[in-house]
Amino acid sequence: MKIIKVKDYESMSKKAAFILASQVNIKDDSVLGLATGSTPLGMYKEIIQIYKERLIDFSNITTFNLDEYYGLSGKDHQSYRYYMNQNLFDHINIDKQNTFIPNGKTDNPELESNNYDKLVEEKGNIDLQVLGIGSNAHIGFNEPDEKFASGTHLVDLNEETIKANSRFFNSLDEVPKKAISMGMRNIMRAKKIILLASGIDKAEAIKNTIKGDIIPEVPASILQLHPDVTFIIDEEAASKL
Ligand SMILES: O=P(O)(O)OC[C@H]1O[C@](O)(CO)[C@@H](O)[C@@H]1O
Repeated sequence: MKIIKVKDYESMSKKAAFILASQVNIKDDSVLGLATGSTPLGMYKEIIQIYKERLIDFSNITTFNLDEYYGLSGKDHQSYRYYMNQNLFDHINIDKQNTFIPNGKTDNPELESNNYDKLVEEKGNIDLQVLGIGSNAHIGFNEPDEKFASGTHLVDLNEETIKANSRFFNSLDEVPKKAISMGMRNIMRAKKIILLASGIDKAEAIKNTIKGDIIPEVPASILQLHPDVTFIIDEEAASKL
């Protein structure tokens, strides 16, 4: 486990963008695992900037996102498909056919999940996985539970997550209560993982993830078992280490 402590959100975003850009440069047909939420927004802005300076080419890149709200279509402004298009894909030369996000509108979440897992495998698994972390230490939407979920699956979001994510919606009632999320198998099979965390709200989760036991009640703690994981965390997120 490698820990890169940086000053603030901006330095975290720059560092993460640099690692992602290097991955794309080194292997131009990389498979990237991408995250949503507020944490990676700065990184995506930096990536777009690097792209504009013509330093990276996404034409052969494939991406898989971690999760999508169940019940939202990609056209919904709160969906993660919409988020990815707005914040990254519409600004770079990626072929959208090669960008994958679970279909939140499926009427068969199990089939959708199985197909998603198969597709990740068909593409040779993820080269670089980018993760954020919830204040309850969830990664993707893998909530604290009695066991680690393996494959992509339909998740009941817990109250803390629904409350935290309500800041993106008009009201608490509008926040979807379920999501389709990659499980730990795809995440742990990624060749390299970077986890980004910024702010005091993440300090406890970071401490438990890095220093605590490997338990499903702290989903991100499973990363202790990964051979190539780098935490890029700012001073506040690192304050309890
Ligand atoms: O980055 P945020 O907005 O704090 O969210 C934390 C995590 O929760 C999610 O929004 C749910 O998957 C992730 O995308 C993110 O990593």
